Amino acid sequence: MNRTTYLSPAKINWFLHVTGRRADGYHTLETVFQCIDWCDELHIHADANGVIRLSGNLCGVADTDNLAHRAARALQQHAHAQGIATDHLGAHIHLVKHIPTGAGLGGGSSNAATVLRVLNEVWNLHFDNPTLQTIGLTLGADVPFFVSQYSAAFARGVGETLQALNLVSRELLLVNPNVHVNTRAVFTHPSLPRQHAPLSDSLDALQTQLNHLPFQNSHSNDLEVVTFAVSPEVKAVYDALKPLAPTRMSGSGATVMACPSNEAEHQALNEWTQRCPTHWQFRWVKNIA
Ligand SMILES: C[C@](O)(CO)[C@H](O)COP(=O)(O)OP(=O)(O)OC[C@H]1O[C@@H](n2ccc(N)nc2=O)[C@H](O)[C@@H]1O
Ligand SMILES: Nc1ncnc2c1ncn2[C@@H]1O[C@H](COP(=O)(O)OP(=O)(O)OP(=O)(O)O)[C@@H](O)[C@H]1O
Repeated sequence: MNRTTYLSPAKINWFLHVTGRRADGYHTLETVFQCIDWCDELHIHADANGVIRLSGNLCGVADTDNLAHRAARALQQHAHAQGIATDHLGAHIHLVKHIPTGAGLGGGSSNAATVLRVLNEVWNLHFDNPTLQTIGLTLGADVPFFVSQYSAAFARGVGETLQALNLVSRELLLVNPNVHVNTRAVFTHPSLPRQHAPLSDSLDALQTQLNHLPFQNSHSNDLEVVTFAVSPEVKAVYDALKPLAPTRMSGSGATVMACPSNEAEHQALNEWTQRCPTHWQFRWVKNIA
């Protein structure tokens, strides 16, 4: 069988401001998404039998609940709604997971986006990128960013209004205390601050600021306060890294990132990894420029 391998990258959020809450309960955000060089592998083979099959590491959910399977079905359904015959649109998707799940790194959303893009091509559907992003948004707020294939983007709305950014490549130390953070529980927590004023800087100014210093004092991750309260282990990681280098949580956690701005900070973080608790995982990554 001919299966082609596709890489499905993780993301981080350089910052994440919660600017409001919509009537449907979803929150409006201002965030900068950034792809990093830590990827899952998806082996995808098109079948002409109309059946979606999923194998590999299914992340503890039923195969039909997996975001890769749901993405394939969403694409079939969209094609059907457009009057396209879908009886023959099948695929075998084999998932090799490397990105930790529930880690604020968007692995599931990235897998969904990869499936949408690849099956759109191998099924010869020719839907344009905005259409795929709209389908992706029904699967998760992070999916449109991954569909866009921007390496970095300023996002508004719930994450679907995207403007590409060109950010320089840097090394980041990601540390995960091996706890799973439930994104929904963080967003629905009564203590979540929900009124961050929208940024007034132009896109160019934002890009310049982030290229100078990616963790600006004037930016924050508004989800930190809640995640730290419900997962003290994530706060413990933050407290361990913060004295060594600029530090921030990604997404709703559990991953905490440290981004050294000079050689001394880099060395301090490297030394820290030698004494990192054994039940925490760390990994040096680079953001994709
Ligand atoms: C935290 C981020 O990862 C930042 O990149 C995203 O905003 C979350 O994106 P995601 O994991 O794709 O989240 P979804 O699967 O869409 O949503 C999970 C749950 O989080 C809440 N949610 C999510 C995104 C958002 N902008 N507002 C919300 O209130 C909703 O309760 C939703 O039921
Ligand atoms: N293909 C998939 N990969 C990872 N998780 C998946 C997948 N399909 C479904 N899931 C479920 O989705 C949940 C969240 O997955 P994911 O790893 O994308 O979260 P996350 O990194 O915290 O995302 P975000 O930063 O977008 O909140 C997992 O607990 C898992 O059960």
